[in-house]
Amino acid sequence: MTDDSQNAPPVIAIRDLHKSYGTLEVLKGVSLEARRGQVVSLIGSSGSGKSTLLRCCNLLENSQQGEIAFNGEAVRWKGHGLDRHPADRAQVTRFRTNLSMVFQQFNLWSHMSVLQNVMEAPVTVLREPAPEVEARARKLLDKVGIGDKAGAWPAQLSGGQQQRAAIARALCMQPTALLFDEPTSALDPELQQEVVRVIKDLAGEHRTMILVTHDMRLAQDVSDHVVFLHQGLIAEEGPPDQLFGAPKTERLRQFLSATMAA
Ligand SMILES: Nc1ncnc2c1ncn2[C@@H]1O[C@H](COP(=O)(O)OP(=O)(O)OP(=O)(O)O)[C@@H](O)[C@H]1O
Repeated sequence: MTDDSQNAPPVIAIRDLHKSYGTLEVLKGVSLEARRGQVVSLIGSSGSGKSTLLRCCNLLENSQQGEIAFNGEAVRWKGHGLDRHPADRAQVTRFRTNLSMVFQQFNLWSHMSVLQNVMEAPVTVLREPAPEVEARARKLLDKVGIGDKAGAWPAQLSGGQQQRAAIARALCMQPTALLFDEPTSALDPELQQEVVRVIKDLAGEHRTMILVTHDMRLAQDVSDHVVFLHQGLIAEEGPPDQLFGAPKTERLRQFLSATMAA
């Protein structure tokens, strides 16, 4: 982080967020911030609400209470409780294009080449000129190590290559921040490392990222701040050295010993 970024509003700021699916209360008042250049990791047991929280950041999920702001701009809501929705479609599009998401299952479009996948949203959503986007897309495919796969179909790629294509696709939107939802969980261990390397490179470039992961080593290596969620609440948070080296709560100690032993 630079000194400037300390004074700027956080890229993402969430205050006291509540989210339920029907009667199931998944987030029970969570606050979270990611400043420019910061890597924030969300860890916790299965079902603790990590993916839901991430998806609330770019408004892929609705929430019933609490505030969400991007670069100081608060979401404008209409309705209350279960009827609450963002009021302004243009604002939702702005949030989504600036907070690009990489999913566990890659989600590449199977009927498009790898290059077309990477180019699609900047051309159709941002309406940028195709030649400019193509040049950027090719550079990004080189950057993630699959420049030679531009003309291939997604089905011709390994899982690790598909996930790297999905990262190039997210980067091609030139987002303010990247949101990763368990980016290595669907991959065999030997393919996970090629994706981990790309994520580490991005962290080294001081990109703003929020990362949901079950990979504690990755969280430890790349994060500036780690948030441990337990049953929809933040049970502990802090710098990785503290969270992994000197956990304060019994909950986190138990979680880490169970995860590390697995
Ligand atoms: N669309 C949905 N409809 C109903 N319940 C949902 C939905 N999405 C998630 N849930 C429930 O919300 C809870 C939190 O899910 P979430 O995926 O956020 O947890 P998580 O911490 O990311 O878990 P994991 O590590 O297994 O991905 C779980 O009980 C899950 O079953």
